[in-house]
Amino acid sequence: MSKGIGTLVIFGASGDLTRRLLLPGLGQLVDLGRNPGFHLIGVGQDAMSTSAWRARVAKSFEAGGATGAKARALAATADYVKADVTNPDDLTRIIAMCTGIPALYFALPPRVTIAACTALAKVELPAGTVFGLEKPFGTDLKSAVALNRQLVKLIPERQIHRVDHFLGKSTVLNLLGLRFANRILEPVWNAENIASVEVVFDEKLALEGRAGYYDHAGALVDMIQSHLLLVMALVAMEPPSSIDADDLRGAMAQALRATSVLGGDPASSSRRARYTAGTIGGRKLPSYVKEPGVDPKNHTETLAEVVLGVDNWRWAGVPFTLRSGKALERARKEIIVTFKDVPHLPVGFRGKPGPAALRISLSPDDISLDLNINGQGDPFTIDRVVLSTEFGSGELGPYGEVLSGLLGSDPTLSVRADEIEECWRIVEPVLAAWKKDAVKLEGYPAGSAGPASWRRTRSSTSR
Ligand SMILES: NC(=O)C1=CN([C@@H]2O[C@H](COP(=O)(O)OP(=O)(O)OC[C@H]3O[C@@H](n4cnc5c(N)ncnc54)[C@H](OP(=O)(O)O)[C@@H]3O)[C@@H](O)[C@H]2O)C=CC1
Ligand SMILES: O=C1O[C@H](COP(=O)(O)O)[C@@H](O)[C@H](O)[C@H]1O
Repeated sequence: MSKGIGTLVIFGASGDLTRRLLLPGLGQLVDLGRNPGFHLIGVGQDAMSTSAWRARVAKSFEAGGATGAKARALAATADYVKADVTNPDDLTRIIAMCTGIPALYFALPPRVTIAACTALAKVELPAGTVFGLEKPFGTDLKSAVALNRQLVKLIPERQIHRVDHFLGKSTVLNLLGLRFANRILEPVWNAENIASVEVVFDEKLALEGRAGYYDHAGALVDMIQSHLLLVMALVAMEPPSSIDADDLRGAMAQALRATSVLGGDPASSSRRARYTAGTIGGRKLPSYVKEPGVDPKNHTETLAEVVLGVDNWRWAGVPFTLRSGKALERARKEIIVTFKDVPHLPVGFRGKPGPAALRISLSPDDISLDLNINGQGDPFTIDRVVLSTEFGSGELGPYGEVLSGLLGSDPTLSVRADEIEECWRIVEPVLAAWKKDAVKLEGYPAGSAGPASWRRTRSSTSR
């Protein structure tokens, strides 16, 4: 942790992100003793007593396995402030409470973050102030560009951490080692040998009371515009000469710049759907439109799929399919690299189990390679064998990892301004096509595998 940072302020203290992911990650980091100690302030719109906030922090720390003395001490000294973060007077009051250099974490819906950054123009920020900004960054390309411009008027770019916790997932980080520390993959990592790439993040989780945020985002903006595009960039990028912040982010940005909707036609290269009433693991769910806080007029999708192309020598013609959805039957979170068939299978072999495929699972953290070999019984029948191993999990969870970068002034895992803008540029044609209803909003029962018409392509790739 940077020496000067004395206070971590979390805007959006009462939110789902803070409780479920951010505080558990912070607790892990603190317990590891990687920082000299700081003060924690939570900020929310509702009144909350100091003791209630401290109990919440302690509970979230425990949920993340952080039960050591350091985490307990941080929870026991945490403070809570009721404030409107879009009000400059409230922000001035919060900054005045900070000891040392503040790190301000915006765990807020994007519209509120934009308003808070506008309000911060009227607030004097101490030198060295650090910002952590959650995805989605802005609400569209125009607002993301405006927010980027606004931020650099407030603090220098290196102090701005656009957070994407998928970059802190150990499997995602392991993609770098897998691709660039093995000579066997790089020679085949191209359109000549690879038929398709899929990045899938299907969840069993549904809305979970997050209508205030999610009903304005939907699956495309919530997951594909940020997390999945960045994972795709790590799969598609050229080998960087180092994994420092400039080289790594530069290589990712270059891959994103080459990416666009396949064939330039968002109507034929995207699909969307929304869950109806159903049951997941015995849990009954109402139809999405009947969830509290949802406005059916928003036409929010809970399952989105986009097929992209990366227009460069390495990837020309290879479809990259990115898909994410909620309330699905099975949590399936993986990257699948499917290789092309062999150009010629020697005559005499029987059976054809399909081309080789590399599967990198984002949860659980493991990797497997589906290969064709001679069958056990009849040696002339081709059979499938799966070589698999688990990735070692990191010392820290994803939020511990990204917070470590933010509090330690290392921007390697923070998303650069141009990367964010590219991600919006890539999805905007799809959002525009959906707004014009050029793509039908299909339905699927919660707890199912998605719309029936989507299943053929799914089962052909699922394990
Ligand atoms: N939840 C998740 O799994 C993840 C969420 N994120 C991102 O985190 C962000 C927040 O999401 P999430 O926590 O789920 O959303 P929630 O709706 O659960 O929380 C939003 C928080 O913002 C607060 N807030 C809203 N307006 C103001 C205001 N004017 N002043 C002060 N506080 C305000 C709310 O307070 P109040 O309730 O009092 O209105 C609430 O604490 C989103 O950008 C999301 O994409 C990122 C990764 C994972
Ligand atoms: O950013 C988000 O991510 C979570 C999924 O991430 P995980 O690490 O918790 O698996 C997703 O549920 C949420 O909708 C989204 O906002």
